[in-house]
Amino acid sequence: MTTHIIEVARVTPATDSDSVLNSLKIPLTFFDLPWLLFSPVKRVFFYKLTESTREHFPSFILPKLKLSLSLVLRNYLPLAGRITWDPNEPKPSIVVSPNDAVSVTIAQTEADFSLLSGYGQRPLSELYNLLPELPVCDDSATVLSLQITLFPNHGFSIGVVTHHAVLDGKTSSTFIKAWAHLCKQHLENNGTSSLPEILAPSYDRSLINGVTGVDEKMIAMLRSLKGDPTNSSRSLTPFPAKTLGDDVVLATLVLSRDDVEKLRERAQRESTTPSHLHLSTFVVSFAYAWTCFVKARGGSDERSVSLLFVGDVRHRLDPPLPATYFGNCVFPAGSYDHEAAELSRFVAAVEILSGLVKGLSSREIETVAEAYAEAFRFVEGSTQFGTVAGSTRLKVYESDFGWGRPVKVDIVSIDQGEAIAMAERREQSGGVEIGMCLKKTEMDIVLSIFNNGLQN
Ligand SMILES: CC(C)(COP(=O)(O)OP(=O)(O)OC[C@H]1O[C@@H](n2cnc3c(N)ncnc32)[C@H](O)[C@@H]1OP(=O)(O)O)[C@@H](O)C(=O)NCCC(=O)NCCSC(=O)CC(=O)O
Repeated sequence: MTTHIIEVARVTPATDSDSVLNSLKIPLTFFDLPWLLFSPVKRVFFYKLTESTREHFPSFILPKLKLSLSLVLRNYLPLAGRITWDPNEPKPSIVVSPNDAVSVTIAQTEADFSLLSGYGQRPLSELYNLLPELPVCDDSATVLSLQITLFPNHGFSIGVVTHHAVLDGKTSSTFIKAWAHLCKQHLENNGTSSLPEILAPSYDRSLINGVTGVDEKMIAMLRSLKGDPTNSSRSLTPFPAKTLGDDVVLATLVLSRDDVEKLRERAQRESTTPSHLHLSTFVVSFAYAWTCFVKARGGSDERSVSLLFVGDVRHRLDPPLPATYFGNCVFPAGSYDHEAAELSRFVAAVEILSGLVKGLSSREIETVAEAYAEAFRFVEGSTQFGTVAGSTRLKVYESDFGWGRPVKVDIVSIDQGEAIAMAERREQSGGVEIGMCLKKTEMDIVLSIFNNGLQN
């Protein structure tokens, strides 16, 4: 279905009358660096709003969205900038110069709003029409691009594309909620442009900057992944993106609170060490979804399968970082090279994930480079390497710009790996939404195994 681009706007951060300069330079930390060459995170937020007509949208909705974006960028200034790597600096930085702006593509589409914002199988290519490019070249990488797309008389979507070396899931979701908060305030004529503490980012990097020697290891690891024998490249061009066929679909699978409870009971019944298990919603849901996926792929029982997730370690560090710390603060936790036969067993996956979550709090911050290096070592040899994008903690459905909560939020960039997207369930606390992106034939098999398995 055709999507027309109407305008590509540049939204600059609002300036206070007493500060004219909007410039900034923030070096990336060793938590940011592992993501430097990875393809961006792409999310689409869908808002249902029958008043979003061809007239009302440009005259009322869009100006409110742009104004509040400009206001929120004052607090989230790095998002208006780009990553660069000065030849005289040991590592890249986020640089913001006066007049830098966030690019906002405004588009209109006749695509089917209910289909695209639903839970069923949706063509990946149609979701891509709702997402802008994130320009990147050897010496400069844009941090954030947005696209606001009108579905006349149905609603609109906001496509958010972020550079993962600047924002992790917590920072990205807090930014959207902060933008939404200011937009809602303006709609309600509360004209305020100040953010509540939980939505205002903290840029204090003193704790992280005090750890030495890890940056160099991260940079060497990235260069070796890029096959740079001289260990000297400063290129910011990402690893090549996977090209996918027209037969790839994205679907959202749902576990209700009852389903999660049943999975918890099943894990307790089947485990020989039930009292040691960390049976959170995250653990049982990821274990269940991943084992369905491994079963659906079939093949040899001995083929190598791995899984990996990242934990937000803001509150796990000693001393902890503020929950609003801006940047990446995630630590990888993975278990690699298992036989497919083992990782098709729900209880085995639960036991592995449970151990990984429990171990996160005792991981030493200085070992983060080795943890990433170990994960990357197993990517090649694994026939399936399961990762998680998003989280059951980000509360993405709270992003209300004043016209109600989103009817749906999808992470589209899971198409680039065998990632599973996770979010809290929109309709009910305690459940979970799981996004998967696969060829239609394989998706049909996964859905059948997933749904049948819940009947037992
Ligand atoms: C490591 C984890 C995945 C493990 O999750 P778990 O749920 O198993 O473990 P946990 O210790 O956090 O929580 C266990 C139980 O404590 C309670 N609990 C703990 N923290 C809570 C919180 N903040 N809000 C509500 N409940 C909470 C819950 O009852 C939960 O069980 P119950 O859940 O059953 O009620 C998580 O702690 C975590 O760090 N999540 C964030 C990961 C993240 O940021 N990912 C984004 C990656 S970046 C990315 O992907 C890009 C992007 O998103 O843009």
